[in-house]
Amino acid sequence: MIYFFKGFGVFARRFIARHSYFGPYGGSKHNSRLIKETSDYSWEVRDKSGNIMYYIDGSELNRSNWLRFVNCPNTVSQENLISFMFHGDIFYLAIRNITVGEELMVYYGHNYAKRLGVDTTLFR
Ligand SMILES: C[S@@+](CC[C@H](N)C(=O)[O-])C[C@H]1O[C@@H](n2cnc3c(N)ncnc32)[C@H](O)[C@@H]1O
Repeated sequence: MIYFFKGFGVFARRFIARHSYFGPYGGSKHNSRLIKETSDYSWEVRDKSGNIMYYIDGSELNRSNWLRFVNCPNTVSQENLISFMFHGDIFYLAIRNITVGEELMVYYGHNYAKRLGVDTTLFR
């Protein structure tokens, strides 16, 4: 099933210590650039040279998990997670302590963030 409502977000119900990590990001692995471009829930997985190996698409609720609901920060101070690849999967790492009630936010990368209207010059 595909959900079209995009207003969800993820909020900490308990304290999350810096360097805690979550994952892997649930989704279908595929090689279609077209599917990737029409999905709002896709990560690119790259090899050591930076070439795209495949995509992980969390569009389908029953093939994904809660990480698909993490939004992209608009400011650097909102950013509290970073994504990283490990053994071909995507994980999110807390880059600082996260307090109860705070929204979890991971930067999506310049291309996607730009489409959302985020000022990407604020992010490295
Ligand atoms: C991976 S989903 C995040 C969860 C989504 N909010 C939901 O309810 O399913 C990405 C989508 O969330 C929304 N979103 C996330 N971060 C945003 C931001 N900084 N500004 C505007 N929309 C954002 C956009 O609709 C985007 O396509």
